[in-house]
Amino acid sequence: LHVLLRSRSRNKRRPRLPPGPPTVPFLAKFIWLRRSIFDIEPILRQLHAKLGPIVTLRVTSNPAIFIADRSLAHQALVQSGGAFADRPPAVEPNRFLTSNQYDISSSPYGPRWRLLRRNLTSEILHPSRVKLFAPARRWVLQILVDKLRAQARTKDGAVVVMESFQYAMFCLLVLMCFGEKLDEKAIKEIEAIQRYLLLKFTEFPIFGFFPKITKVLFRRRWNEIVAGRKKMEDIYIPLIKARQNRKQQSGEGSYVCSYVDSLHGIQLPEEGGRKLSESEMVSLCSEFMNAGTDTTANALQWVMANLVKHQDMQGKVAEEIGRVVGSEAEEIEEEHLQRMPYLKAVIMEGLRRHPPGHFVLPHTVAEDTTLDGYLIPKGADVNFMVAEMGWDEKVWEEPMEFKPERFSAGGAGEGVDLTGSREIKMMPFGAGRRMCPGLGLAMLHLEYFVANLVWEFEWKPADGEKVDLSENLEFTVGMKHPLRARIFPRNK
Ligand code: HEM
Repeated sequence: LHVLLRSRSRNKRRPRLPPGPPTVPFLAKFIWLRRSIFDIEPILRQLHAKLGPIVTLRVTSNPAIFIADRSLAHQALVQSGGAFADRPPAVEPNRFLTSNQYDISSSPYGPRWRLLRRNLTSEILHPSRVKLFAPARRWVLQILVDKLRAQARTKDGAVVVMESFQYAMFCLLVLMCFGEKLDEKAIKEIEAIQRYLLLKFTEFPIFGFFPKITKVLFRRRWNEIVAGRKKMEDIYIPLIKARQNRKQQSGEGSYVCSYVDSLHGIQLPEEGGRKLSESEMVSLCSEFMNAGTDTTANALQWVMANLVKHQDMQGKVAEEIGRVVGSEAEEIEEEHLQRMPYLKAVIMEGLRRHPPGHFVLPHTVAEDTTLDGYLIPKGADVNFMVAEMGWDEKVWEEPMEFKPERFSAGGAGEGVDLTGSREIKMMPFGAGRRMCPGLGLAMLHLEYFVANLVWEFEWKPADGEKVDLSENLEFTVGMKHPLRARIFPRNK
C-alpha cells in the first residue's frame, strides 16, 4: 500500500505530456490523408481550439508537440537558451539526403552545427560579403525583367510571375553558391533536381517507419530517391571541384567569393581536423539553395499579389520610390532601400500575413524539460505554428487583412523585431538560436526586387480576373492560383 501510494503521489507531481487526441483514431485519419506531413495544419488548428496552445500528437514512437502561442514560443526558443535548440535525429530519406545530418539545419545542436552555421553567416551572409554580390543582383534583375517583358508580349498579355521569380532566385543563389554564372539550361537543371528531391522529402514519410523494411517494401520509391541524389552529385561535384582548382590557380580575392570556396576551407576539429567530403558539400549546397529560393520567391509572389490587388498601396510604394531616387532614376540601388519605410512595411506585412513557412523545422530537447507546466520529454519533436503567431488577434487588429500601416508609427507592428529577442509578435524566420541565418539576405532580396519591379512596371490584374489569395501548402506556402497580372511601363 505504501509503495502504491508513493508512486501515485510521485505520478501526480510528475508533469504530464501536453494534451492530445487518442493515438489510434488520429493515426487512422493521418494515414487516410496519405499526402504530406504538411497536411497536418488544419487538424492542429482544431486541436488547439479544443485543447489549448500546446498539444501532443503521437504518430511515431516519439511524441510530436506543437506550440501555437507567442509567449510560450518566446519562453522555449529565446528565454530557455539552448534547451530547445537541438534537432531530432534525421529519419529517412532526410538522413540520406543530408549525408547523415551534415548540413546546418539538421545538425544536432553542438560544435559541428556551430562551425557550419558560423561559416555561412561570416563567409557569405555577413553584410560585407552580401555587398560583393550587388552586381549579381543587378544581373538577375535584368534577367527577370526581360522574362516578364517577353511573357507580356505573348497570348493574352498576362504574366504568370511565379516561374520567373523562382528562376531568378535560383540564378542568384546558384551564383552565390558555386561562384559561376551558369547558363539557363544548367540553372534549370539544378532547379529541377532540387525541387524533385524536396518533394520526395515532403511526401508521406514512409521511410521514417522501420526503414530497413520499408526500403525493401517500397523499393521503387527508395531507388528513385537514390537516383535523384546521384544525379544531384553528378551536377554539383564538378562545380565544387572546379572551384577548388580555380582557387589553387588564382589565389584568394581575385574573384567573387562563393559558398563553395568557404566549404573547401572548413576543417572539422571534432573529427581530427578532416575536411568535408564531396558528398557533405553537396548536402550543404543543396540546403543553401533549398533554404533561400522557394521561400523568397513565394514571399515575393505574396507581396506582388497584394500590390496588384491593392492598387492604392502599389501607388504609395511607387510614390515613395520616386521621392527617394527621383523620377529620372532607371534602377533602385541598394543604399536607397533604407530610406523607404513604406516599402519595408509592405514586405513585413507580406511576411506576417503570408509567411512562406507555416512551421519551423522540427526542434527537440536534449533533456526532459517543462514548458507551461507540461513535460517536454527528451527527444520529442517540438514545432511552432508560425502562421498562427502572426495572426494573433491580441496583437494584430483584423489579422487576416493586409494592412502595411500597422508597421508605421503608432501601429502594433511599429519597430517590431523580426528576431523576436524581446517579444515574439510574428516569427516568419523562427526565433532563438536556430533562427534563420538568411533573414538579412532574404529581406534585401525582397526589398530590392519588389522596389525595382514596381518602379519598372505598373501592375494590374489580368483582364476580368480577381487576385485570389488562397493558399497552397507544399514545403513552403504558395498561392493556390498563382498570380497572373498585366504589366505596363511605369509612367514616372
Ligand atoms: C523569405 C525567405 C526565408 C524564410 C521565410 C526563411 C525561414 C526560415 C525558417 C522558419 C527557418 C527554421 C527556423 C527554426 O527551425 O527555428 C529557417 C532556417 C534556416 N534558413 Fe531560412 N528562410 C528564408 C531564407 C533563407 C535564406 C536566403 C537562407 C540562406 C541562403 C536561409 C538559410 C537557412 C538555414 C541554413 C536555416 C537552418 C538554421 C539552423 O538550423 O540553424 N534561409 N529559415
